[in-house]
Amino acid sequence: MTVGFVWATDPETALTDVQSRDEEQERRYLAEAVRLLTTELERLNASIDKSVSTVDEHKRYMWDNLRDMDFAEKANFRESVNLSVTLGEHAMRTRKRIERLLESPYFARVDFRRHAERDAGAHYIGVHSLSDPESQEIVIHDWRAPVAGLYYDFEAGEAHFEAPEGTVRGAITGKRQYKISGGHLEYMFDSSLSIGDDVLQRELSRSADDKMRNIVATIQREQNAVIRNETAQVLILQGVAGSGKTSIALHRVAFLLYRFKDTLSSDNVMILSPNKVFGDYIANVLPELGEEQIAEIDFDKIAGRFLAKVTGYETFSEQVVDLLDRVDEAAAERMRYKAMPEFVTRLDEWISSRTREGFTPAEIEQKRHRLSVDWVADTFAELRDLPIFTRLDGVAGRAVHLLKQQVTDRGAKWTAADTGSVRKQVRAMFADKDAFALYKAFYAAHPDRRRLFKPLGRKKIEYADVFPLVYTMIKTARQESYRHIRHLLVDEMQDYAPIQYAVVRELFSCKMTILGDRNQSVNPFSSSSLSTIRSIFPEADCLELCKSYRSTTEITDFAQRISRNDKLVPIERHGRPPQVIACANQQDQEAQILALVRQHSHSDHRSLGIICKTVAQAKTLHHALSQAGAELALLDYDSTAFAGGIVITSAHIAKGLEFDTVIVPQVDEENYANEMDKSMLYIACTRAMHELHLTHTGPVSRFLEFAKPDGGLSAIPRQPRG
Ligand SMILES: Nc1ncnc2c1ncn2[C@@H]1O[C@H](COP(=O)(O)OP(=O)(O)OP(=O)(O)O)[C@@H](O)[C@H]1O
Repeated sequence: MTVGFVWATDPETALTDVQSRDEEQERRYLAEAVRLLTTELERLNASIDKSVSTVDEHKRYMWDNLRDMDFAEKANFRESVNLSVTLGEHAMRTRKRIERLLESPYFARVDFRRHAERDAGAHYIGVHSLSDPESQEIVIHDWRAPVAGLYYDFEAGEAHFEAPEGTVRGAITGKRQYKISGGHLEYMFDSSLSIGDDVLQRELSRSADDKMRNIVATIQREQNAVIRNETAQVLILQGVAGSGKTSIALHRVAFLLYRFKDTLSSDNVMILSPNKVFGDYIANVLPELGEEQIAEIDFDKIAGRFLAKVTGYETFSEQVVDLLDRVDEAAAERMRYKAMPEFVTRLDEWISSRTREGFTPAEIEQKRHRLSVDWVADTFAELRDLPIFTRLDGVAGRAVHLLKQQVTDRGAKWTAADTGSVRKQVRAMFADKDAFALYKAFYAAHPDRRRLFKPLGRKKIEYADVFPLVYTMIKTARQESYRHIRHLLVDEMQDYAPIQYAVVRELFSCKMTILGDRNQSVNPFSSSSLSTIRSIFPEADCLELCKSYRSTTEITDFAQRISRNDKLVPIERHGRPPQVIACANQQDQEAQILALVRQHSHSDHRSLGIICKTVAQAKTLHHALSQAGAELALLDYDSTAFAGGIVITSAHIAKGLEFDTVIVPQVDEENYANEMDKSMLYIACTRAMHELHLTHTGPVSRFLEFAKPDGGLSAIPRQPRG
């Protein structure tokens, strides 16, 4: 609970003497912090100017004297230019941090009295740290510093934190939160309990941005436990929609980069993200926290790396589009089969047995020189630790070496064609010519499996076969892995089948943070439950976030009635109840949507998402609304950036994003009829922060029965048009 007064912005309220003194002290502290920051900024500016002029002078000198300089002199000069550039870059990075601190030097303070000490010390907490260069005292603590953990983890009273020298115990005597903008103190609160609801409420009621923002000032205790978990090799985070999973995962990266700065850099961290739009949306969080952006990868990219030269393949989004269009029972069976955890075991067993039994040694002969069957068998046995195709190449390599020697000893020539021929002979000793053939044989060899492999035309495989084939390639030939990656974030874990995790495990032998929400799966046939993912990572720590922060209580309640999760706890923040608007026909529906768009343009809200079930529906509606004069951006599978303002897209693409207002068109019975449609509807509705509107022409979807006038929600008035 917040003690509750806004000192800095409420001139009407008379302050007590203590409050006035306190406020005066706070203003002085802020003024001193700003003075130190300004001095530091000036010093950095001077240092950057100096680096630039040093580089210029060196370059000019080198240019003028190039002819007279010897090699060593040139190398010396280049080295000193590089050094000046590095120093300059470092100063520029630091300058960015200082500029950020000048805007808002800190957001909180925690007063902590160590046991055996009489007085409490005030610790100010900001996005970065700042020390007084003269006294060496810490003026602002980085939010990731051990002492800052007190602010997130404890209420007033007994508390402790882990310092390098061991556990420090004591008592928190006060906690205060600040809002400082442009170096000016806007308001401050004293909060005796966890992080004050008032500040959180203010943060949550703000308008959505076109970029995800940092939440350092209001991280909640259960979220902090995820961020500061240092020990988990694999951390699985299951969280309801809007619980902050993605935000928390990014703050966790920032924390780990700070905590392990000597051994971990942003180059060692990667995010496996669902799509490029999402990547663009989250791109600002780490730079806002003073860290470099991390590299991104998605499963389509991994598939491309392996399959580009092997076969065409269906992408994940193509599969989703196809499934939304129609569900073919045979295709569903193929997907289900390949999404079972046991499928990985069966494929593994197949690869091992084929490796054991598929090789028949034979004599190698080239230019009338021979290597015996026994030599081949022995060499093959010797190389048993290698994956099969690398092993065959190993046998061929040794054979080429020996035969070439014999041939050239006799004065004859050994050509590239000879090498090719030997390789071909060795490859022919194995039952399958490559990984693709070996994978296809997995089905062909068993009558009851045959129907489970069905290519999409001559040179294209189904999405369900993409990662089984990639896995087969990894297990049968040595591959480059992402060895430099030391921490991998996996978002939307529910959308990946066990075979994809098997691929991830092979490619990334590093720590992982895996996050997702079972209710937001976009493929009912091959999504993974938490227990499946746990069985793949038995060593994982599993944490759960149940509080939903994004949407008003009304919107969360509404979404809960579409897809219930009993563990979900909505945040207490109120707004307009969602409305389901019945329209006479398609034309009327478009007119209603246009009216809502107009209403939005005149409101305080910034972003509006019109979220259709499919991209095709989004395109058609985009065309109709644009013709009617609305200005909106279409986000489809080719989009790479998230534009703010008014956006029209599909539920699949909108995953992970959020909007002030959401309109979900065509919530008819016909359009939202099966389990997959239900997921899409749930995803679409949970993107809304402040307002949610749904429109339909025919009978309303069965998933919205509750919203009918007699279904529990009160009758919903139609929007006035215009
Ligand atoms: N502690 C917090 N303080 C302020 N805002 C928060 C906090 N936790 C979450 N939020 C806000 O809640 C919203 C949802 O966060 P985020 O997108 O990270 O959740 P998510 O669990 O990944 O959502 P989803 O799975 O539905 O896409 C964001 O606007 C985020 O800023």
